[in-house]
Amino acid sequence: MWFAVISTLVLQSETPNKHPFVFPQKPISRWASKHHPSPFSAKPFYVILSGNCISKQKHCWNIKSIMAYGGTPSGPPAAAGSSPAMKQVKLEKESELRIEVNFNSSLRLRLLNGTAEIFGTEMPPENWLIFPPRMKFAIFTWYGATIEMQDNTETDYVADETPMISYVNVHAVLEGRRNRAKASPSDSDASQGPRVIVVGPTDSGKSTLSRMLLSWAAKQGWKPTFVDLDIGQGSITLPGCIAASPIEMPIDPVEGIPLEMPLVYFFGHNTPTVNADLYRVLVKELAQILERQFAGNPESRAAGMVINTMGFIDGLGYDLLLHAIDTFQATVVLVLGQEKLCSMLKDVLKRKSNVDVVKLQKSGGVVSRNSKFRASARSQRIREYFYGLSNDLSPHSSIANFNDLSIYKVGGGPQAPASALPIGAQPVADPMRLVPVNINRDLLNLVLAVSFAKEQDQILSSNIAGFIWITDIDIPRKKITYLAPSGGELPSKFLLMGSLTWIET
Ligand SMILES: Nc1ncnc2c1ncn2[C@@H]1O[C@H](COP(=O)(O)OP(=O)(O)OP(=O)(O)O)[C@@H](O)[C@H]1O
Repeated sequence: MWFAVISTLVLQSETPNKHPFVFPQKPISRWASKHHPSPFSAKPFYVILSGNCISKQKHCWNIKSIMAYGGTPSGPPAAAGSSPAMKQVKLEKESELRIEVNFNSSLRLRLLNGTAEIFGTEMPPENWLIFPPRMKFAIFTWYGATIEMQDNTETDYVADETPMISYVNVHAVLEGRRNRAKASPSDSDASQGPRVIVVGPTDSGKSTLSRMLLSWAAKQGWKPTFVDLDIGQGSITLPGCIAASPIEMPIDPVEGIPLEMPLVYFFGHNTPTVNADLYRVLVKELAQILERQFAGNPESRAAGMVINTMGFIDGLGYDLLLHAIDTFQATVVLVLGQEKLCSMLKDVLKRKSNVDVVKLQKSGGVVSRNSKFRASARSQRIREYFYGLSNDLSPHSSIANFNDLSIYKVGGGPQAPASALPIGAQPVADPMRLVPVNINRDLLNLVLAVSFAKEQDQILSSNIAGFIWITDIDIPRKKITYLAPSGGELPSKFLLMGSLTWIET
């Protein structure tokens, strides 16, 4: 079903994915093979999952992902060298254990007794879970639990004041709306489930709340669509992109959003200020494709969507928020931890009777991440794309002639020569102009998006198939060397360039 849903998404976009260029290759390879297979050999996610699940319950984790960092389902992972001491932490009901994993080593823990969840996804009982270095998360329990864990975290503490009850109440309201939508005639407006947009400043817990709402909905059998408009970090794929993906299973806290073929548009920068017009155009394009997808799929229409946004909320950031609310026709705006933003949105949206603006408390557990941390998280995300979360993928290095590739960037250059403009008018850069890029050494280390476009005039409105990373430019021989997730010909010769770079460390 996953496969079917995602295929519909892709097929309804302008340029369908028919080429064996795996995007993103990560989940397919991790679960199916150590190498990058063609999409035709990829199994639908749920088939693989049910084969490895500890039970067939919707909420359980994929055992392979549990073992991604070397754990075993039945006992503590074998220690390499000296192993840190273990400790047990007892959690009272409605409390949470907040953890920041050590910067240099992973953390192993398990649920010894009781029940607990990580950002909306239930923990499997007794299985050892392995969390990568630097991960920040919380284990919350509604009824009480005991956690056994290594005593080597950067920080861990128990908090009994959390906003989880208000969050789960929001989920209950959304659940009611989904049920009403499902019961309504499929050609009526009432058949559209909630369209939730989560807004707030940086580090207010937007991504985390989005995950919880999605995981709780998936646990109850819905397949909501996750839309990520945050180009800063990239929850679905690389930073610099906006993307959407249906969510059928509660989200694995370590592996992240389960993906086969998300719908992804490349903006190319981690801040919208570089080209706000392009950002708006891509948001609109994504919304239109989803609209078509909902029209043909009553199930995902009733489940609705959860939209995560950027933490940029002033000036241009605020305009872009309003644009996203409008473009996706959001019906619920959840404002995290900002009184001012909430009252501004309430004021401006009061004329729309079908939009609820709800202020929610920011969790005290949300960790602030400075720009250095964010930059290194972006870099880590790119590494994961090519090599996998635990180095389990095998990207391919390929060489192409300069002539085989057409690289473009969007924006820049004069719109028209001054002589063609009215007297006194200044030539301005056209933000939507497609500019061919000359291949030279400046392209070294850039991450380029591979467009699905077949013709040049489709590039601006096309979603992307994946990414390549430029590792060498040989000017005398006119050859370009790049790393791609899979071997073979690229799905299109049209490549998009932004300011996304990566240096392998
Ligand atoms: N209750 C919690 N306990 C521990 N860590 C948490 C908790 N809630 C969120 N975090 C962590 O805090 C960090 C910031 O949270 P999150 O990414 O949800 O914020 P955001 O508002 O989406 O950030 P951005 O500024 O990127 O938009 C993340 O690493 C997340 O895992």
